[in-house]
Amino acid sequence: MSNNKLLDHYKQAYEELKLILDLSYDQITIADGNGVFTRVSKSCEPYFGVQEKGIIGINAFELEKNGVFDVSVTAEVIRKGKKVTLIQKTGANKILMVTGIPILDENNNITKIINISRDITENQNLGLELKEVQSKLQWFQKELNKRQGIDSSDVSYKSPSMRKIMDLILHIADLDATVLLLGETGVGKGYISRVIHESSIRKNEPFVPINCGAIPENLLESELFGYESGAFSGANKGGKKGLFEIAGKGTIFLDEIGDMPMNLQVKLLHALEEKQIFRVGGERPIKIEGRLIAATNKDLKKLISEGKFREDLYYRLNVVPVTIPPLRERKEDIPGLVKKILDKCNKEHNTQKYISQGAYNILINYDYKGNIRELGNIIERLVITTLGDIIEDINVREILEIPNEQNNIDEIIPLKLAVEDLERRILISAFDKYKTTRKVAEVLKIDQSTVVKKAKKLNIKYC
Ligand SMILES: Nc1ncnc2c1ncn2[C@@H]1O[C@H](COP(=O)(O)OP(=O)(O)OP(=O)(O)O)[C@@H](O)[C@H]1O
Repeated sequence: MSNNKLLDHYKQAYEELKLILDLSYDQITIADGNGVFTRVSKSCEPYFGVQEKGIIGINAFELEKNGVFDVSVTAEVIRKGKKVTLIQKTGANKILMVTGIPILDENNNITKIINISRDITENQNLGLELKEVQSKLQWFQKELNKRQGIDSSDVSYKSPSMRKIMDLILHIADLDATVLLLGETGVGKGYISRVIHESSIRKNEPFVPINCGAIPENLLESELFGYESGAFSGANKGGKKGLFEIAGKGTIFLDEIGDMPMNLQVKLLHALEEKQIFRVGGERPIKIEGRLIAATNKDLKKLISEGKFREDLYYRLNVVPVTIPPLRERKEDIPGLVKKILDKCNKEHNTQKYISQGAYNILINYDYKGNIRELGNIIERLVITTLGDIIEDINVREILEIPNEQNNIDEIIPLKLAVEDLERRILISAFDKYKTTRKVAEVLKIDQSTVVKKAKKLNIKYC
């Protein structure tokens, strides 16, 4: 090829390369080994906010200093001596993903740096939007959990005893101390354990309850501590996490701790003392990071004296003992509970029942052996079985099997009159049902002639 032809060929190649450079959507720059720009594609101008002549001949370090971009890939390539990819923010508020490639001579010195950038402003903004949506979602999720969960403001109480308990609970919520909840069945030990969790810094971690009395002894250990693969026949391949592991940094609630078998009590004590557990069949210790709350309606001291509960475990659990009194000792709490439970039942059953004053008085004065659980069941039954929208005292009496007020003695009268009144009512009701004097005498276990005489004396008509 003649020299002229060769020149034409290079000219043409140069023109073509320049064209490619200028037509490219990506921003392409070329710098020499010192970081001085020798060539830039047309698309650089709007992205860097500087004209071509403001870049060509200028050093990348200087442009970095002047804020044309926050970090120069050319400068980074020179600093690191190798290919670099980074995210760059330009003075024109664009976000670019830039790759700088060093071209080396035979002595490994950088002779040129070719940078290719791609505008990712849109992606970055979408990413930011996504992050914002995700954080909103997290917030909504937390709110939802809060509403589904129970926090301290949900507990309605008026009694001084519950006020003291709530003060204590809120005080110790953030401590790691083990809490032992004591009290009769249905007083709300499980409920309060949740309140403690929800009021603590662990509230976004799992709350893991387990009823130690409801799980067969041989399963309880693997439920609590998990097991390794092949620990026993029927075990899952790959093993299984126990509840302590599942609770992680959250709260594990051991309900009915008084029913825990003795051999497991030993293992639990060791676990709590060492702050670590071993899966069944495992040798690797697993750290316990969660908070423990235990509860029982049994008298643990009695169980200890009967040899059914370990004294050392009792003292280990009894760090913060909280005894929740039965409802009969805090009747002031009943109105608030009635209202709260009624609202909840109305919501669940899509009803709008309300309680008449008479019915309300009976509910407030009733002696709930099963405590809040019984109160809850009664209100739910009333909401379901009452036909109209008003729950009357008769509805409550029926469910509580309280005799009608007419049978109650509310005035003191001469005994003779009272006996006559009662005889009259019994006879009228017996005649209503059995019609004949013979049958009435039979059910009342008196002579037929006595029935006739009494009916006459008491002026009772019968056919
Ligand atoms: N303060 C409260 N407000 C509304 N409902 C409550 C409250 N406390 C307890 N309950 C409800 O009463 C029922 C019994 O409560 P919980 O299971 O916590 O009692 P417990 O003392 O743990 O009973 P047990 O000893 O039998 O396990 C549950 O349905 C619970 O939701």
